[in-house]
Amino acid sequence: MSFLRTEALSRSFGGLAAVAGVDLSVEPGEIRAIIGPNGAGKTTLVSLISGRVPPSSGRIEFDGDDITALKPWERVLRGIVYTFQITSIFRNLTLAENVMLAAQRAASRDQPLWRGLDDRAVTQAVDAALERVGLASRAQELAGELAYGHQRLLEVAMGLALRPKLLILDEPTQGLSEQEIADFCALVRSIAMDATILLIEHNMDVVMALAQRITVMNNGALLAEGTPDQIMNHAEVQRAYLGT
Ligand SMILES: Nc1ncnc2c1ncn2[C@@H]1O[C@H](COP(=O)(O)OP(=O)(O)OP(=O)(O)O)[C@@H](O)[C@H]1O
Repeated sequence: MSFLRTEALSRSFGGLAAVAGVDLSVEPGEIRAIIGPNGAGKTTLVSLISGRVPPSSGRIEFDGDDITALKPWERVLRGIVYTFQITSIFRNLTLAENVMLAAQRAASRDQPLWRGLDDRAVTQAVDAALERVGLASRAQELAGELAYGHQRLLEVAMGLALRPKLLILDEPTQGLSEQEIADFCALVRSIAMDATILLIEHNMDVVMALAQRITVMNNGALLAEGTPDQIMNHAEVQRAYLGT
């Protein structure tokens, strides 16, 4: 049984089928990349999985349960964390305060993630999350002062504070330098030691370096799926996506 499974998952906006009949299966611990041209439906698909967008039809199973009807925050408590869910970075708060708030907002729903932790332990958990994304030394700076790419890393730290089982990263390397991208790849590998990762990414070097399997979307549907090698050599993918 798969860790995450969608069955005939669909979402239309008006007459447009943004996601159409998607059957996706992801195994625990996998790093799965989702690629495809602009408008292919990638963000809509992960928004359906996180609960941010309700489906028009279809079903989602996570960790053995049908979660199709669950609210986004109920999915967070089950361990599904989409970094865009917490995009609301507060620019006038410090990095540390942002991470703490992300955890508190999820926790305030009746099942505190950090119940039983004293202030010192919470501070340590916040520091650890910032440390993992390389922002620990800037914990006391205001989030608004970060460059765009670093704000994306702060979002990842906020996601890590929620203790994800499935972490959904939507174009996380946008705005990062080459060195920062290399560090980010190392971070994703370390996160994958105890979580499953869905990665929407346009940077093919990052996709090829990280993904064990790649799912290719086009026009709301799955066009292909396979290992990086299989996808690179897939004729239809080359036509639709790589433009060759
Ligand atoms: N809330 C919405 N209302 C109307 N149309 C939408 C909405 N969200 C997405 N769409 C449309 O659905 C289609 C798929 O969009 P989506 O953002 O999922 O694609 P994507 O593969 O993530 O694209 P990109 O790589 O550009 O982010 C697009 O045609 C988009 O315009």
